[in-house]
Amino acid sequence: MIQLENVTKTYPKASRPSLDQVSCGIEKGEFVFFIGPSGSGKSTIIKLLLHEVTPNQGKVVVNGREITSMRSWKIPHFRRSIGCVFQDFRLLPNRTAYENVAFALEVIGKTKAVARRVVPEVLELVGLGGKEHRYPHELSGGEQQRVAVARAFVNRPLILLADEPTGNLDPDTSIEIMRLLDRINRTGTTVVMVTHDSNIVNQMRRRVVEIESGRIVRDQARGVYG
Ligand SMILES: Nc1ncnc2c1ncn2[C@@H]1O[C@H](COP(=O)(O)OP(=O)(O)OP(=O)(O)O)[C@@H](O)[C@H]1O
Repeated sequence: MIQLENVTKTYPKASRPSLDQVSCGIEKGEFVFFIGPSGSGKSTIIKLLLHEVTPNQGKVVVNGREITSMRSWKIPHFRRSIGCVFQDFRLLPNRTAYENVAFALEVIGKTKAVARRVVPEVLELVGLGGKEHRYPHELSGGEQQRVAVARAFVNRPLILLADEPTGNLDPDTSIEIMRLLDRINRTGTTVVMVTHDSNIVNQMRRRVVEIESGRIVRDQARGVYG
């Protein structure tokens, strides 16, 4: 599903690579945590998988496609197969929960009739039934992240990327968000999550890939934070 082969990424003006000859394969349906100190290169991996940055060397394969050489006009279509969740939720502030989720369908050309059927279903799934018409500022942080998860999942992506999705949430709310990601993973969606949250990693016992200074230093099935 995802393959990094000898990937090196050095940002312009940087004195050393942010990722240094990284190789890692992720199978369909896996749940993988990327952990490591601040600045070790975790978010750069997410950016590579989204084709937001390109590597200086190596290959990045996502959904069976080598994306490093992908033409720029193909990138928006490629990204539709990937759902994303971030620490800061990134909701549209002047749109309701319903509209935020429906927007993800609109941009891929789905009709309003489809949205009327699918959006309430997915909001129910994330536990927000009855709060469809609230604006982000009328929702708690955990609820806003649920909207973001619903938006990421509404197109049933093959891959869900989550960059510190619990970074702004308290421990109990974080566990609720993890339950959701776990449910999504159990539908067959591959989940790749960057986190600093040791409790979550230790509770979930999924594959753990640890990065230090741009290199993989540990890759452990049913791992712990360490
Ligand atoms: N656009 C950029 N230009 C130059 N250097 C960058 C850029 N983005 C990231 N870096 C550098 O690359 C390294 C890895 O950054 P990255 O954001 O991948 O780390 P991270 O492990 O996600 O960190 P954190 O846990 O703090 O979010 C850091 O040294 C950072 O300063």
